[in-house]
Amino acid sequence: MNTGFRGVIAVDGPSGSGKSSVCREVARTLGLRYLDTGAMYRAVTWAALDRGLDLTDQPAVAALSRALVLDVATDPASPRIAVDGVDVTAAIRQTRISENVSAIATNLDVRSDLIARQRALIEEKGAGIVAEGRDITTVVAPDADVRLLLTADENARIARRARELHGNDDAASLAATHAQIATRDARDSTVVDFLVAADGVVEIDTSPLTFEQVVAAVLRVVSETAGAPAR
Ligand SMILES: Nc1ncnc2c1ncn2[C@@H]1O[C@H](COP(=O)(O)OP(=O)(O)O)[C@@H](O)[C@H]1O
Ligand SMILES: Nc1ccn([C@H]2C[C@H](O)[C@@H](COP(=O)(O)OP(=O)(O)O)O2)c(=O)n1
Repeated sequence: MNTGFRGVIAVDGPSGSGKSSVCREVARTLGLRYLDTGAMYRAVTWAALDRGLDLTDQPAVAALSRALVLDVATDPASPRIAVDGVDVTAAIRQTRISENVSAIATNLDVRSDLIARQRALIEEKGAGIVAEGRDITTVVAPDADVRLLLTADENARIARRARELHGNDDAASLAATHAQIATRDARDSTVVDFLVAADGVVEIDTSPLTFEQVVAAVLRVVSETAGAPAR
């Protein structure tokens, strides 16, 4: 479906709420670009580890971030990210990155560098965009045409992530995933609030919904607030 909607859709939410998968599908459906801002924090983490930096050395990590050439491809059919010419799309999903990314995401100088880059990507001319992360509705693009917070109760989020990472949600997989997600969300939420909807942000609790139902709910909100027809 290609509706004429060419605006900005901003989506936030905690890990496992469904942001990446839902936003890609919404972008594909509406013929918009797709920006995964979490991938940018992961890419800086990859580069800092690659260079052997001490991740707690905030000035050194921020200087590295500012010096990096980040190429972010926003086609929802194949979102990619490269750091200084090296495609790290797959590498940034490794556990070692997930375990270390909060050290980068809580570095306020890295945040201001990446926020500026994200604003530039969102404002690029052409098709509109679906941008997702933790602070898109509040900091990066508070003037977005559509602003959404995807939530889900912790058990649902952990079970989804366990199925994605381990292929099942048995007790061992749930325990391993719980440790990773809860620690990361707790650390990340010290610098941005992605658990409570800011004024004017529409919250969708995805816990009882299938993936398809969440996509339909998002398209409905887009239609109601920005005039694009729901499917
Ligand atoms: N409503 C849903 N019900 C069940 N699984 C879902 C739902 N939405 C997304 N998923 C799956 O849950 C996992 C986490 O979703 P993802 O989009 O990566 O979340 P986030 O980007 O918020 O961390 C993925 O494997 C995704 O396919
Ligand atoms: N706009 C954003 C996007 C992500 N982050 C942080 C939060 C996460 O720990 C990392 C990685 O984000 P990502 O969306 O890939 O995380 P998930 O594994 O999908 O939960 O970056 C952020 O602080 N601000």
